[in-house]
Amino acid sequence: MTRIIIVGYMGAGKTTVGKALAKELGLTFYDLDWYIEERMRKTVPQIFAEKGEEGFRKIENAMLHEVAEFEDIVLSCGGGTPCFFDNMEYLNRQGDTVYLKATPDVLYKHLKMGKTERPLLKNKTKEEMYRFIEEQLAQRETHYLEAKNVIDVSLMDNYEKIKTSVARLRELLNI
Ligand SMILES: Nc1ncnc2c1ncn2[C@@H]1O[C@H](COP(=O)(O)OP(=O)(O)O)[C@@H](O)[C@H]1O
Ligand SMILES: O=C(O)C1=C[C@@H](OP(=O)(O)O)[C@@H](O)[C@H](O)C1
Ligand SMILES: [Mg+2]
Repeated sequence: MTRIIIVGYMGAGKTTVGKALAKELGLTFYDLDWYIEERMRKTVPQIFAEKGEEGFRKIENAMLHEVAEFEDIVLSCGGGTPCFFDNMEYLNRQGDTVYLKATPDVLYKHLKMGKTERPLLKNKTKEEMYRFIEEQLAQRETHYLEAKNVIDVSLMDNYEKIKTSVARLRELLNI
């Protein structure tokens, strides 16, 4: 039974790389945010707006316990998932956890070009966004570093970075 679980900060590429990895390995892909949206019939920004971050984290925790029981999957978490309740400890019990690590510069670059709306970054100027990423990453990283494996995607060449990330993941997990 294979269960690969990807964690890391917003913009690290968890959704993008997780999906590509699942495809290559013939595993079912789950993105926790997408799963939440499907189950709740609401978008993540809608849940934040209606229930606040605290409400979102409770829902996220409950949905995580559903999805992380499925077998032969790649699961990409949300950036905050490992930082609330005992989620990271639970994920380490459930499968092969990988921290997709990236520098604030790379995260900022990815987040700037991405189309997904992220409630935590809403209404921020470029400077405020960069500073927020730097500060929150520093606070959150202790949780991410509890993952069993770490891949630094910042060190990779720009050329076909997603493919390279998938190849490195396979090498690391020996799969
Ligand atoms: N390894 C990568 N190389 C190039 N672009 C990437 C890479 N990973 C992510 N991106 C881009 O960065 C943005 C955010 O990626 P996403 O997978 O949504 O991150 P996360 O799920 O970690 O928040 C997307 O536009 C994606 O295309
Ligand atoms: O870092 C966070 O707290 C969040 C990250 C998002 O997922 P991504 O990391 O996939 O953007 C999503 O779960 C929500 O907007 C909150
Ligand atoms: Mg994502």
